[in-house]
Amino acid sequence: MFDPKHPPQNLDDIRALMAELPKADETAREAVIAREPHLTKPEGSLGRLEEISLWLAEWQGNPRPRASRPRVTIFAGSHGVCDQGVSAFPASVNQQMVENFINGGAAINQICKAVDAELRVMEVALEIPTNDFSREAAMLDEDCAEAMAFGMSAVETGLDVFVPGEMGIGNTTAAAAISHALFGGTPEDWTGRGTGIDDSTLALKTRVVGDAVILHRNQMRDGLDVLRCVGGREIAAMAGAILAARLQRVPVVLDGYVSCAAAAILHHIRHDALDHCLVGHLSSEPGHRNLVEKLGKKPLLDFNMRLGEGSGAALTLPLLRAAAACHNDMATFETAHVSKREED
Ligand SMILES: O=C(O)c1ccc[n+]([C@@H]2O[C@H](COP(=O)([O-])O)[C@@H](O)[C@H]2O)c1
Ligand SMILES: Cc1cc2nc[nH]c2cc1C
Repeated sequence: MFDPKHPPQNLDDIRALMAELPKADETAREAVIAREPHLTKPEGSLGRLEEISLWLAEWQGNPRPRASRPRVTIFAGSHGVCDQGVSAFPASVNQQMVENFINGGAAINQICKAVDAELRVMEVALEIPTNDFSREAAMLDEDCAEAMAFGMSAVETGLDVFVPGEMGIGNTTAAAAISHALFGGTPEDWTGRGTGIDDSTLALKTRVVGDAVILHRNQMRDGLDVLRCVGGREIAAMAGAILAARLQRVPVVLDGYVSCAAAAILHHIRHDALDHCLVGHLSSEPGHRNLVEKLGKKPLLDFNMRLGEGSGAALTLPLLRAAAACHNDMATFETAHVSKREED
């Protein structure tokens, strides 16, 4: 059993937690399926809104789905692999953007205000970059577990929805290395321009991703080894938060490439580990399309965004609210005296 007072100390503790994941609540699921045909609309006419209300209800364990208390948490971390020159921006932007989040000046601040979501920022040892994974493992086992445990503390029972967001210059290199290590293919399949690198930097970044996966291949036996070797602390924190959400029955909306790479770690260990997650949007970082396909997910929005910060996922929160409101509050054919369809 997960006890927030006794956080995991090492990656084997996380492996043990993953052996006992709660399943969707059958009673809530059946109640939603039973109510849906009575609502004053042709069956199926609300399309994916119907999937969303069912998904919220079955993970919340409540026949009346809710999305009124969503939380977005941005995890910020620093990456040693930036020493290889893989990003268009300097690593100093991490701390500057954290201040911007706190002062309310970033895109995610405006989106959270617009969609009425709580926003939190958590620095994951931001002042200490991880090791450069082109040379050695990014983290030690206990460091990686500590970052995951920190991420787990971001989620508590009773939240309606959780959105893990991130800020970490260099983290699309980590996301590409994680994806390549987990799903194979070529480094080119997974490496993109991130914040906007030029052609020669893209060639270098692709080489860094390919070489890192070769360097660590004998150490990477499961997803958590991949996270430790080529991940980063904010990615570990997101993976921890996604796991904690599952253990506490909080539905999760995933964001772009980096958020989905964190989720992919869990998926690789158990294919059902992301059943409580939706993918909010399709990032324009090209590897994201491959990744969501491997996760068996269909993003809700395709808005050509590649910001991170949880921004694409946060934009979907009004859709979740609309789905819950329709399911909970629509009149039924019986109460509204609307005629049902003719019998076939
Ligand atoms: O989420 C995405 O799909 C995404 C795609 C490209 C860039 N980002 C953001 O940009 C930063 C990483 O880009 P880079 O080029 O420094 O690896 C990091 O702070 C991410 O939040 C995020
Ligand atoms: C300015 C800036 C803002 C970001 N937000 C998420 N990643 C980012 C990367 C940069 C460079």
